[in-house]
Order: sequence, then structure tokens, then C-alpha cells
Amino acid sequence: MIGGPNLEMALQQDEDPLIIDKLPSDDEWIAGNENEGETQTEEAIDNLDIDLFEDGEGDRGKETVQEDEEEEWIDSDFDTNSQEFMDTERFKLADASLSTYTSKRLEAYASPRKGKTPRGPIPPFKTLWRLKALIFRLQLKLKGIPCKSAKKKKGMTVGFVSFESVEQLKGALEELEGKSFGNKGIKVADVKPRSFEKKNISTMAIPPNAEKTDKIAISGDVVDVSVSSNGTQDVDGDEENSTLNGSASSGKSARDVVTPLAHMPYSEQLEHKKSSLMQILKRLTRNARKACPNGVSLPEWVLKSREIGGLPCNFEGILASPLVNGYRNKCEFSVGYSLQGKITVGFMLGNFREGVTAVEEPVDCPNVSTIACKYASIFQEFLQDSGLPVWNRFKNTGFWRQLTVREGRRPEKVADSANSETNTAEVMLMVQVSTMGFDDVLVTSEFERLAQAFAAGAAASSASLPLTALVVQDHQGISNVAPADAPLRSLTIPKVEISPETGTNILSEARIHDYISNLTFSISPTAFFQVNTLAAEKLYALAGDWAGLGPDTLLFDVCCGTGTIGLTLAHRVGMVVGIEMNASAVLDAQRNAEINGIKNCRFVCSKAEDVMGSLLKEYLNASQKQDENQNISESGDKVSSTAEEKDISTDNGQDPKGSLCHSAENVAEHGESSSHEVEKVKTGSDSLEDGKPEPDSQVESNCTSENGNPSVQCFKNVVAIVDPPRGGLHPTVSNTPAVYISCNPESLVANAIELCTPSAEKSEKGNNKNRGWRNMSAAGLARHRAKSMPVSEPFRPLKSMAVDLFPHTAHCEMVMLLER
Ligand SMILES: C[S@@+](CC[C@H](N)C(=O)[O-])C[C@H]1O[C@@H](n2cnc3c(N)ncnc32)[C@H](O)[C@@H]1O
Repeated sequence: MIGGPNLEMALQQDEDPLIIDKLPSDDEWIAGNENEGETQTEEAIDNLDIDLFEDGEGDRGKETVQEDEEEEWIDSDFDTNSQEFMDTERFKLADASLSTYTSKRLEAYASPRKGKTPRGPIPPFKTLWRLKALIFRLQLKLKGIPCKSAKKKKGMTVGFVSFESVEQLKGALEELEGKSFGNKGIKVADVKPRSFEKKNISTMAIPPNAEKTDKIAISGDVVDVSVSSNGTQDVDGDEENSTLNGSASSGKSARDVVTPLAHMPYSEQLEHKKSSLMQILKRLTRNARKACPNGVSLPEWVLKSREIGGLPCNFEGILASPLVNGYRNKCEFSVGYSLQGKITVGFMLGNFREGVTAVEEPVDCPNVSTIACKYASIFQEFLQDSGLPVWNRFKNTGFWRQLTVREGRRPEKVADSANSETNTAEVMLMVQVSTMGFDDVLVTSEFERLAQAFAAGAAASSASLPLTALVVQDHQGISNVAPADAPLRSLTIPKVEISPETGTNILSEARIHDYISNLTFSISPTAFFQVNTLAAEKLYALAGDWAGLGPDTLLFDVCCGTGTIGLTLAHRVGMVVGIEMNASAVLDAQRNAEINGIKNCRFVCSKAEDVMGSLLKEYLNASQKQDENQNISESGDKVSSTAEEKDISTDNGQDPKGSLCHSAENVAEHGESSSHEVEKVKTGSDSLEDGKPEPDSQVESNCTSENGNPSVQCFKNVVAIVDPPRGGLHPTVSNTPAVYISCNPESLVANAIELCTPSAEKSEKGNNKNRGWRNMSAAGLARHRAKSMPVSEPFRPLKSMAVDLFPHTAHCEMVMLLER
């Protein structure tokens, strides 16, 4: 349970601990509650999901903290508008703990350190941290106002607060009057309006500036408005009237927002990405140095980094995308209103959190295919006179939300041609709607009209557009990102066959196919598939080359999605075990193994962190059993102990001898065959959910040997290719040598810090203060992970390389080889 005795007392003393009489002064924050346990406080704050910056304890590097801080965001996830959230216990506890936390941290910073030079003035990041606290307090004071975030730019820290009314805003101004942080004044200014500006802004920025100032300047025509995360809503809350948008003031187009590098020649884009990635890699070295516990030698790779300009390992450059324009095989178009107030299907001009909701057509976005643009335009046309409303992001009401266009190419190699219309053989459309509260009859009739509109539009196109499947996803949530189990419904389109038994669509039609390394991949509506197929092929080949594969290799494809990595590399290894938490992706993977006649793959539906250890153990046991069998047959003696009794496995489930086996027995233990699972899908009725394995269940497709003999196969080495989602993965997943792939270099760096740094517990039991390295954007994530890292030998980064899967954008995939 979070919270110590004092915290409980505080809750008892005051029925509503959120109400504070006056904004505490800086000193009062520092005074805090002396007796509160630090860990509990940290936990409380962790649970609130606020990234707070710490005092740099354990900082052993030469770099200044500021260096790491310059581009940092503190994401305050308490920018929720809901009273519900404010009432949560964790919110209250975190609040009560905040002053203690500040106190402890500042105290720790100021206290003399044995054998070390005294610290200078509190570094600038303290200011950021305190600003966070100020916003937090202000939020509490004004009960329920949404506070956005604090950002540290060069020499300036800025926070944003939004208000529901002029009164609230005035109240905040009074509270802030004369307040300062240490020797820094607070400047209160009007936020440069970003959305529906001028007529309805009620936002201010509070930059506790490096320049000393206590000037308060706030202006703006504030009216009684409903709230958005940045005070950006129109008077009556009707989105369609609120067409003045921040993006208009900044003059940004959909092209600028979606493809910010499109103005550069492609070679320049690659150079640009290369140098940003090198900076990120250097940050890994710096932070790993800080993360290294006192008294523990720095890992050799950190020491050697000086020889390669601070890089953690060799960076071997960036591989270009074979296709630079129109490469996306999947586009998600938002439904909303344009700056001119027209119902539009396209891209949002900014972040909803920043109050931007205007949607513009995907004009001149070079990463989008012509087919995707055409379907967006057909849908937009349809929506102009639909009987159902488009989704309103402020009110969370409406019906039509999003269109996803997924394309499957022809099997031939098409790298030299950028014309998606001739390369695309199949198209799947998924329309996201929110049906709650709408009349079923009306909804059904609108769906019929929609299917007709798409079919007619596709046929009318100059080169008629493929239309393979049309699916509706029903999602009520606030963001358009629907959970994996959001209900799907397949709509009849002229080309879809009708099942003779059920009279409904054959569900297997709701999928398309694409081709990688001469293999066919079947893709269901919500399954992950790399958006740039040809560049993905390069990525997988690189990962395979670095993984050191051979016939004796057991390859773990961690976060395998539809099985693409494992299946394309299956012919180079003894066996592939794919792990994936999305049940329909696992079914796709099984189906893909079957379509391609690949038999040495097994797919497990679970969170990787939950099963990786046991899977390794399972293969170890098989190895042990085989050794025993060999002993029996060789000596004729009976072996008495079992593998478990001998406990040959290490804590992390690794094979101490580096040899693993897989037997037919393993296959039998794990049940159903892939074909059985695929059958389930085929016999499903109208719901695409049918045939899905239970979440977290161990649905697997197992194979034994190439010829199907129940022979035992031995593996001399085990390697993992880990391809996690943007946020990274629990680091304990990677116990084996790993090729780590990431579409988010920041999370790769966070994971690599955890994996490649010696554990504190090993030599400094109980020391949990060496977390200076967490001053990075993935800090919150890393903090959680660091706590649960087992004591183990750290990995070392051996080499890294990028593959550009996303030309014209700032993103790319990063590959890093980690070894022990
Ligand atoms: C970036 S995709 C990679 C998929 C696949 N490797 C590919 O290239 O197509 C990440 C995948 O990880 C899955 N995933 C996310 N968290 C996971 C976890 N904790 N354990 C297993 N799979 C996870 C997601 O469902 C998604 O399919």
C-alpha cells in the first residue's frame, strides 16, 4: 500500500486533502513532511505517472545535467479534465507526498558528500522540477483545472495551465503574484494561441525564466468556455464552428506536419537522421555512465566509448528505403473539420493535447500512396451527406472517427516503381465508428450506403481501385487508438463472397496479403505489419545477419506480430519461437507459417516478459532430457534425477552450456496445431473476434523437424530478435544475446541503459539512488523498470545501424546488437 502513517493522518485530518488554503511558498514545499518514507513517496509519484526530474545523485560523468535536459519534456499525465481522476486515491496520495519528495530531494542535493566536492547551486533542472510542483499545486488549488506540461528549453522552463473560466484564471494570477523559484522570477504570459485562437483562449504560460523577472503579463479575450487540454475550445463547443486553428496561425499544412523532412532531398534527410541518431547514441553512453552505481567499475564499453567519440558502439550508418515516395502500405486518416469548417478525411494538423483538432486533406504528403488518398477522398465525399455526425474530440460524441487504408502489394519485386496503383493488388479499408447511442437501423443503413460508396468510388477511379475487404471497428474511447479487442464487423462489398451456411461474409476475406523475402503474409485488420514493406525486408535481413544464425540456432522472435521476422529467417535457423501478445496477430503468424509451408516455427500468445524465462527453461529441460536419454542409451544405466531436480538452469533461465533442445514431447505438451487454430477462424460467424485465442493464452503452432519426424533437435545457441512497440519492453525479456530493433531510438536507449549497466544491487545492496541517468524522456518508464531489474551480468552494445522505414519523416528504425 502506498503512503505512510503521516499520509494516512493527513487524509484523516482533512476530508478533502486536495483543498489547500494557499499556494505554498517555495520554502514551504522544501520544508515538506520530514517523516514520510522516500520510497513510498516515489511510488506515489510513480503511480501518478508524472516524470519528475531528480537531483543527479550518482552523476559521475563530466557532462552537466543541463546538457541532457535541453530537449526534455515533462509529460504531466495529470492533464486529465476529469473530476473522477482528481478523486482517485493515487492522486490524493501523490499530492500529499509531493512536498516530502521535494524536501528529500533538495536535502539530498544540499547535503555534504563524503570525499566529494561540494555541489554548487541547485542546477537548472531543479527549476523544472519545481515548476512541475507549482503547476501541480495550482491545479489542486483551483480544483480540476487541466494542467498540461512543463518544458525546458534552452535557458527557459515553460509550463502551461488551462482554466475553465476567467475567475479561475484571475485566481491563479493572484496566487502567483510575487512568487519566485529560488532566485528566479516567474513570468506569466499569454500563450501564443494554437487553436480556435483569439475568441476563446484561456491559457497562460508560466516560464520561471532564466532572466530575472516578476512581470506578469496576461491578456486574451477570455470567455466562458468548455475545456480542452490547452484551453482551446469554442464558445458553444461545436467543433465545426471552431475553425481558427493554431496550425493556421503557424501556417502549417498537412504535408508539413506529416512529412516534416519532405523539403529536403532524400540524401540530406538520411544525413540529418544519421546525425540525430548519433546524438541519441551518445546520450546512451552518458546516461549509462551516470547509472553505474558508485563503487562499481564502469563497463568496458563505456570506457572505450571515448575512442569513438562518445558512441556506445560503432554506428554503421543508415540504410536507405528502396521506395521513397508513396511507400506507406497503411494510412490512418482522421475524420474532422478542416480550417474552413468542411468535413474532412485527412491528417490532424497538430496534437489534440495541444488543442489542435483541424483536419486537412493529405495533399502533397509524399509518404502516402495515391490509392490511400483516393479512398480518403471517396470517404470524405460520402460523409458530406451522411445521416450520422462526425466525431467531436472535445465532447467525445459523434459517429464517424477514422479511416484506415491498408494495401497489399503484388508478389513481384516493385522497388523501382513508386506507382502504388499498379503495385497494389489488395486493399482493406477499416472505418472506425462509435455506435453507442445510435439507432441500429440507421447505423445498418449507413453502413450499406458506405459500402456502396466505396465500391462505386473504387470502380469509377481511372484505373479501378482494388477493394478486398471493408471492416468497421466500433470504438468508444477518447483517443482513436482502439484496444486490440474493439469489436470488428465485416461489411458486404460487391466482391465479397457470401457464406452459403450463414449468409454472412466469409471472415477470412477480411484480410489482405503482402510479400517479404518471397514469402506471403496474410494480414488481418488490426494486426501490426511494417508500413514500408520493402524497407522492412532490409531491416529483417540486417537483423538476421547480425544475429549470427545457423542450423543449430534457436531464434526467439520477441514481439513477433504476424511472424514476419521469424518466418523470413526460419530457413536459416533450427527453430523459431515467436512471442506476441496480440491474439489475432498470433493467428496471422500461424496462418503465415502454414501458407508458406514453414514447419520449424512455434508461436506463443503472451506478453514476452511473462513467458520468455519459462520458454528458455522449457528448452533447457528438453536438452537435459535428451542428455539423460543419451546417457541411458550409451551406458545402459538408469538416470535417476530429472532435469528439475538437478536444477541446471540459471536464474534467468539461460542454458549454462549454451545448448538447447526441442523435442516432439514439447510439441505435444503445448497442444493444438496451427491448422486447428486457423480452422477456428474460418468457421467463425459474423464477428471477427471468433476464433481468437484467449488473451495471454498459450496458443501455439509447433513443428518438430522438417520431415515431421518426432525427432529431438539440439540448438547450440539461442538468440533473440526483439522488436518491441514504441514504448520499449521490459528489459528482463532479453536474457539471451539480442538484436534489438526499435522504431523509437529513445526507448531503445532507455532499454539499453538498463541492460548494459551493472546492477546496483550486486555490490550496493539497497542503494536505489543512482538514477541520474533517468533524466531522459523515457525516465518514467526506465524508473519502473530499474526497480525490477534482476542482478545479472550487463550486456554490451556491439554495433548499431539504422534503416530508414519512414522517408520524409523524422523517424527511422534502429538496430543494435547486444551481447554478454
Ligand atoms: C513494432 S511491432 C513488431 C512486429 C513484428 N516484429 C514486425 O516486424 O512486424 C511490436 C509488436 O509487439 C507486440 N507487443 C507489444 N508489447 C508486447 C509484449 N509485452 N509482449 C509481446 N508482444 C508485445 C505488439 O502487439 C506488436 O505486434
